[in-house]
Amino acid sequence: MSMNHAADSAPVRIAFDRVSVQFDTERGPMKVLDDVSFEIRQGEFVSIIGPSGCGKTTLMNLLGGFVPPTSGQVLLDGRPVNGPGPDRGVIFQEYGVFPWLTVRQNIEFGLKLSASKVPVREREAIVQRYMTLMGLGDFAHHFPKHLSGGMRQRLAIARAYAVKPEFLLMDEPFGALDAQTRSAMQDLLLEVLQTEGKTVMLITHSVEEALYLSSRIVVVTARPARIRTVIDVPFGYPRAENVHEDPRFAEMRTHIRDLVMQEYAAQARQAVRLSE
Ligand SMILES: Nc1ncnc2c1ncn2[C@@H]1O[C@H](COP(=O)(O)OP(=O)(O)OP(=O)(O)O)[C@@H](O)[C@H]1O
Repeated sequence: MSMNHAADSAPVRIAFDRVSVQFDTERGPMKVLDDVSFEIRQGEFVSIIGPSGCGKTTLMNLLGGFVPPTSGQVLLDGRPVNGPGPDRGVIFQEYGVFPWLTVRQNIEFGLKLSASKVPVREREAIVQRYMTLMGLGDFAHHFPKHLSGGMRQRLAIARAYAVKPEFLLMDEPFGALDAQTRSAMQDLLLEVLQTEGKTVMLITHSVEEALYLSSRIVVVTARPARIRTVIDVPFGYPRAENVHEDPRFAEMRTHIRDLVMQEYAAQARQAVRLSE
C-alpha cells in the first residue's frame, strides 16, 4: 500500500474551506484568492504551485495566522486559525532571521520561548545538531550580515526545524540556494520528516521539487488563485533519490509544467489588460 493511501484514513489537520481574500489597494479592491478549498491530512506533504504573484504566499499567511480570510475559513484541527503559534514553523521566502542575534542565538531563540519548554541541557544539543546539519558549525558566533544569502536561508531553516513544530509552512525555502545545496536541503527535509513526522505545506516554483518531495501537488490558477487541479504523487516514503529517473516522474513533470505554463500565460494576458 502506498503512503498516499495510508494517508487517506489519517485525520484532516489543515482545511481551507471556501476561502477568499481581497486586499484594498490604491487601484481599488484586488481579489487574490477565490473560493479555495482543500485539506491536508496528518503526515501529508502538499506542495502549492502556480504563477508568480497569483496568491500562493497569501495561502501561507492565512495558515500562519498573519492574514485573515475575507470569507470562508482556515481550520487547524477543526478550529479557525486566529493568529500565529508555536505549532506552525514558518519559513519565509525572504530570510526569517534576526539580524541582531548570532547564528547560535537565532537557532536557540524559539527553544527559549516558554511555549516550547525545552530544558537548557537539551537546548545545547539541539542547537549544535542543527548548526552541524546545516553546515553552520563554524559560524556559531557570526551575525547574519556576515553570512552569504544561502547560509542565511539555511539558518532560517535550522531555526524552524529546531523547535520541532507539528506543521511546517514553507514559502520557496530553497529558492535562494545553489542547485547543489538545494538538493542537499531537499534530502535533509525528507530525512527530518521521516524521523519527526510532520505535516507540510510547501510553496514552490519548481515542478521537480514538488514532485520529488510531495505526496500531493495543488496547482493554482492565475490571480485570483483558484484550485486548478490536485495531483496525487504516486511515489511513497522514504522517497528514493532515483524517483527522478522513474518514467512517471518525467511524464508528470511535463504534464504539470504544461498546466503551470497555461496559468502563466493567463496571468500575462491579465497584466496586459490591466495596463491598457
Ligand atoms: N497585505 C497585502 N495588501 C495588499 N496587497 C497584497 C497584500 N499581500 C499580498 N498582496 C498582493 O496580492 C498578490 C498576491 O500575492 P502573493 O504574495 O500571495 O502571491 P504569490 O503567488 O505568493 O507570489 P510569488 O510567487 O511571486 O511569491 C500580489 O499582487 C501582492 O502584491
